[in-house]
Amino acid sequence: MNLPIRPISEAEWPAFVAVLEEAFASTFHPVQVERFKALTPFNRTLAAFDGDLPVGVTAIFDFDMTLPGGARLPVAGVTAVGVLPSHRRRGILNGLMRKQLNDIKEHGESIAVLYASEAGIYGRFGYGRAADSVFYRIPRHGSAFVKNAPTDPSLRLRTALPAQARAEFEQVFDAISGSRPGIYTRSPARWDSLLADEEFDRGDDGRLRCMLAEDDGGVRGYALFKIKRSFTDHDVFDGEVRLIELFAVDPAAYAALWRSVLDRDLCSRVYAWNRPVDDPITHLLAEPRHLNAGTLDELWARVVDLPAALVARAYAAPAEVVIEIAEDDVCPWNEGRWRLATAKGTCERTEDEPDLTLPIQVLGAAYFGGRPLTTYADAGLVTEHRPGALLELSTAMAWDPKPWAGLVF
Ligand SMILES: CC(=O)SCCNC(=O)CCNC(=O)[C@H](O)C(C)(C)COP(=O)(O)OP(=O)(O)OC[C@H]1O[C@@H](n2cnc3c(N)ncnc32)[C@H](O)[C@@H]1OP(=O)(O)O
Repeated sequence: MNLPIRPISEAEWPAFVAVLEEAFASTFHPVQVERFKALTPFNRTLAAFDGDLPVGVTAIFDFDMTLPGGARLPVAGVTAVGVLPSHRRRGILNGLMRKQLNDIKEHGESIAVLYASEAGIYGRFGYGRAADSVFYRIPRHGSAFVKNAPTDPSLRLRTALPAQARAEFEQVFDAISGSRPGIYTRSPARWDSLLADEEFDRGDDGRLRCMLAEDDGGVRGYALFKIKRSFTDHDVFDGEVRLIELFAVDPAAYAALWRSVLDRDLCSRVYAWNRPVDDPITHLLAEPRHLNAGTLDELWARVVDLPAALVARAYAAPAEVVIEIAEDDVCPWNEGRWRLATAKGTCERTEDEPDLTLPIQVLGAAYFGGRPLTTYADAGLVTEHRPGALLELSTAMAWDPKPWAGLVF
């Protein structure tokens, strides 16, 4: 692939979007295109050009992401990757990803993250599967809670129009966003896009709805959802609550909000997509088999600047290990041996013998604390040279709660 790659100008935005529409077989409403534009810094786009025409594209959203320990790190949120079907499998993605990762390093971000359309694409560029998400389809008849589920008589539920409850959503989100690795800061344009509710945003699921949980002191949580109306063959109401997000600052508000969607009249089930793997609802249901759960990969992470990334996060236990990255042909500056000393908060290049050799993808997968390194060793993907070093680093990197970004970008 020897097509030139560069950021697009504002005038090239329609051609950039045209590549995405073709690659994703989608049609965006002009208002949706404008919203996407408001989210996208042009200087962080890239396009491969065939003549004057972009034929492969990508972009970066800047935001801060919560790390294990609660610090927030500026990361590169890679998005909008697409290559025209006429130009696929000629190395255009390969060229875009390599240039983009170089740019990210120059920009000073030590981690790149993305949601993948297909799990097989990004490993070759050094990304690892850092978080999973769970989806549930909970039937109303199987939704009873355990007897000691928390309740609070001071809690009230309130129905509101989502657009009018935005300040309360933001208040709850700000309160919880530091508590889980992977959650990222939301710009005003990101909230606009989440709460967008024009006719063309709705699809088959109806308009956006919400429920707030509050007491005299103010809001304690919210559920954002749609309701897909449907009927059985015998004309009995058979609606489905389609949960978009549910956040609460305490367990009683969390339980009350779940009850409010599970008990929704004229609905037979709740479909909850993209929930964290350690979602407390799994403990509240008296019969958790009725979760009807499935798992998908969620956040993918790429360590772009190894020492900067490893000193930015907290560790669950002390570790001092020499990590060897034998090969990183996309970000070769990561190759070599690195002494991580968590108690000192340092990660420095060393010539010492390695304690562990691991692929850069595995470091990315373990970075947010959701994947034990020991399981990669069991799979034969991590090599331990000093007995004990694997468990030492695996224990240090593991984290509770498990990582989850929560909102596709
Ligand atoms: C973060 C996001 O935005 S995720 C969205 C990704 N985009 C899409 O899914 C839209 C539809 N698909 C596309 O636009 C394109 O097919 C892309 C972007 C996935 C691939 O672009 P291409 O230019 O064809 O990829 P390219 O030719 O550079 O291939 C590079 C390597 O990836 C592999 N590859 C490409 N697409 C895929 C895929 N879908 N699954 C698995 N491997 C893939 C190629 O085989 C090649 O492997 P190799 O290095 O071992 O030879």
